[in-house]
Amino acid sequence: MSSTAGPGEALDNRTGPLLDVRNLCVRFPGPREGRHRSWVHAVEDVSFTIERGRTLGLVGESGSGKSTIGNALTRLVQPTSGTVRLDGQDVLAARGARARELRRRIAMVFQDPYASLDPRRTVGATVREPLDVHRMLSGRAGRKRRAAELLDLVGLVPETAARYPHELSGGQRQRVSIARALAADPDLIILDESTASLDVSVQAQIMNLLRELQDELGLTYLFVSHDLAAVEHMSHHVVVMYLGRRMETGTTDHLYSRPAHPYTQALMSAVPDTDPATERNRERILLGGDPPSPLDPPSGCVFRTRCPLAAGECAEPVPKTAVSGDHDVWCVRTEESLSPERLRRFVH
Ligand SMILES: Nc1ncnc2c1ncn2[C@@H]1O[C@H](COP(=O)(O)OP(=O)(O)OP(=O)(O)O)[C@@H](O)[C@H]1O
Repeated sequence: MSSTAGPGEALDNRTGPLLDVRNLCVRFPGPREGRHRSWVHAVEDVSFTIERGRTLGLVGESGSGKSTIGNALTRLVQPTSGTVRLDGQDVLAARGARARELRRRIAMVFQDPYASLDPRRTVGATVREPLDVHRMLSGRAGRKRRAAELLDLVGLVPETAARYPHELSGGQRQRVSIARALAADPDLIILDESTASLDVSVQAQIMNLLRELQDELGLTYLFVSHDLAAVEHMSHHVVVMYLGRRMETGTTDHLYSRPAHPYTQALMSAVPDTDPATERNRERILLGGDPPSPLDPPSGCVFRTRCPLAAGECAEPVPKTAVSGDHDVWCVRTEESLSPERLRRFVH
């Protein structure tokens, strides 16, 4: 990638990652005390890339900044600093027609399809809406045909076009949201807790549909979820977030088989084991207390106030350490394993 590109300038980036996020910071104005304004540090210095046709999972507890990242990519919130490039084009600096085109190329599917679908619009009108907004396909007949194709693509029968959201099940509604997201022919889809509100079996069906669509259409996903098992199922790479920061990143296989950050280890120890025999003997790492306030995050490692391995050095800035290949961890204590004595203090 050329470093001389100006804002909004197109680059020939077909060989680079589809999405390149660098040093993203999002701060929201917090309460004012006298003349002093405090800031919510929602996302701090987050960088990642997503290759075409791949899925990056963004995982962490509530409040770790996952949705804010998705919202920043679609410009629903204004980042404080950092860059976002899609195919080499500067998403945050784009204006006018270029901004509209970039908006078309990044779609979003939210958690609650009932809340995100207009109850007064038929499914057909909902799915056709992005075609109108982005002035795609001229003529009513062409748009209707495209809407029918999209419904078929997500496994809904053509008659669904005439129905209203309240007439559909949760899974069907989420299929409609996916059809609408696909309508403008995007390259990147941000899936923000898109399966979280569904029953487990429906969740699995929607995840399988998303994977089939990815294979068929070459889609790229940012899969935002607090659910480690769902992230493992969906993602090629994973970023583990805590209080707006990256704790650990890596390929899904590597990160799940060798989690290096005590926070990732704690998250993983809380995932129920599907085998009842091993489930009984499992040791859980319970984290004490709540995450600190994003208005006043701790210095150094922001996880240190809850970390079983914390030591004095953790109050200093934390460098990135390579675990291996593209598996990185932000922890100076990562060489320390959770010894049985240490673990005992955090296990119930
Ligand atoms: N508009 C806003 N104004 C002020 N603070 C905000 C705003 N949006 C988010 N925040 C704060 O930013 C932090 C990150 O929130 P975010 O919603 O991105 O986290 P999350 O990991 O997606 O969690 P959840 O799954 O609960 O949405 C939280 O402390 C949240 O309260």
